[in-house]
Amino acid sequence: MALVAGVDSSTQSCKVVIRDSATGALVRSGTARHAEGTEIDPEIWWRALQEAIQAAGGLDDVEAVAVSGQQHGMVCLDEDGAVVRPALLWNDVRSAAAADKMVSEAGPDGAAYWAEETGTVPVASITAAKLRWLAENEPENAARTAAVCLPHDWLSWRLAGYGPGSGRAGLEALRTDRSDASGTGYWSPATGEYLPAVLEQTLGHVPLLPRVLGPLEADQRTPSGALIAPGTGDNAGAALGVGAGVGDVVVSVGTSGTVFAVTDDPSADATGLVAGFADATGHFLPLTATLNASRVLDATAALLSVSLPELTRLALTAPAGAGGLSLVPYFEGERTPNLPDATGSLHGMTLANFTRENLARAAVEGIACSLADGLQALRNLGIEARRVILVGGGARSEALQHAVSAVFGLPVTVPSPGEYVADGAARQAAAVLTGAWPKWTAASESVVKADAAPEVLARYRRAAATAG
Ligand SMILES: Nc1ncnc2c1ncn2[C@@H]1O[C@H](COP(=O)(O)OP(=O)(O)O)[C@@H](O)[C@H]1O
Ligand SMILES: O=C(CO)[C@@H](O)[C@H](O)COP(=O)(O)O
Repeated sequence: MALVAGVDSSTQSCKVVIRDSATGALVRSGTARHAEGTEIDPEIWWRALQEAIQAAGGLDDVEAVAVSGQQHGMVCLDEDGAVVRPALLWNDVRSAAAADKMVSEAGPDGAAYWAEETGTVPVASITAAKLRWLAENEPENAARTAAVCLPHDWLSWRLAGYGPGSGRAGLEALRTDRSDASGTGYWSPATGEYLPAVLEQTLGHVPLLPRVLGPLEADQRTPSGALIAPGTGDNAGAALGVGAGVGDVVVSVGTSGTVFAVTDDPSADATGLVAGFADATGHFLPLTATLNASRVLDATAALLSVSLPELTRLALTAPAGAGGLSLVPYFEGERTPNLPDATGSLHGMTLANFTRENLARAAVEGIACSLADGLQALRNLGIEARRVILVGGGARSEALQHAVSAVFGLPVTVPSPGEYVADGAARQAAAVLTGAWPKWTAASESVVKADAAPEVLARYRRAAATAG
């Protein structure tokens, strides 16, 4: 039995799954937490990966490994391969003004320019905006930056034995894949080429960049001999994990709330709502992402002094619409819509409806409504959802499952609880090993069909329109 490993190095934690490359059967797994924050020393990811690998029984009997990671993180390396400064993560908004300048510098049609050139209109999350921030605020660090890569690139590079203490700077050994490169703002999904002019405009010079591997390409191994697959951005990993195809829309509720589809052609949304990413198989992954998803559940559960399952139970005892309460969940500012300085707000409070149950329900419905706006943005590009698949840690909540179905007005397919990003990475590792995408047995799933509640979304949109 040939074993493969899949890694999900996400915002909150690192998950490792070891699977049978032929059948996909789960053999072992392990997890480890990451530190909080939107600016992280990558060594924290490396230590968590080592801990999760150890918890999963190690990689010595594994023949291939792939790493999926949180997208966009800015990892700057000096000429010796050392990290120049802590990585700025996808959800760090200090680069919002830099992103705005990049758009305005492109002229009156700046948004359309960036959408056509890179697939995405820059916002704070995009790596290029973080590089611009670095050049403007930490010029010495920008000057020391000899190479730039992403979280999954850097972890794959470390797995190959490069980095601190290895005695090998190894910058030329950095590798990435199309899906994660497409989130940088300096690589074009349409042409498959890096855009040096963007790096000159942002970082101020063109650093060494990871070679973009093809979907089944691998040219490095771990010290124990396991092939290292290209890896993916985490959403492309989730698409692999659930076997998403054209016509499927995946909704992921983790730290980020994402709504994405698999398409045959690249997208270029000048409104900036949809990021025109690439997927991990050679196709494309138009995607909307919010800053406020599962952590809204965490915050509400903490406020009510209940566990997450208890929060779900409270929310399920309230009626759809939470008695008229609407929570606009812009707790950390918001990316989609691009309101980095916005804050959250609660609307429609009365003495009658201000209950624990309605507040729990309003939190769940607020997340679902923000995701419904993401689905609408995809629809505005002509992308229809024949099937909606709900994943991420938040998908464990039956209340959220029902709210997504009610607010979307669609049935929602919910795979059995699992780590679908790591599963997708494992599937890529198996594909690299055999040269073909394996047909693994799909996880069991349920389909949730709630009564449509368009009035909940309409009321939410009226409330969200007042957010500044
Ligand atoms: N039973 C549950 N009900 C609701 N949410 C849950 C439950 N279990 C975990 N979560 C949510 O899952 C989130 C972590 O999901 P995950 O997809 O691992 O995040 P990320 O990929 O961003 O690291 C937590 O913030 C938590 O709110
Ligand atoms: O920025 C995006 C997608 O553009 C996020 O989806 C990040 O990739 C973080 O993912 P999670 O940690 O929330 O899974």
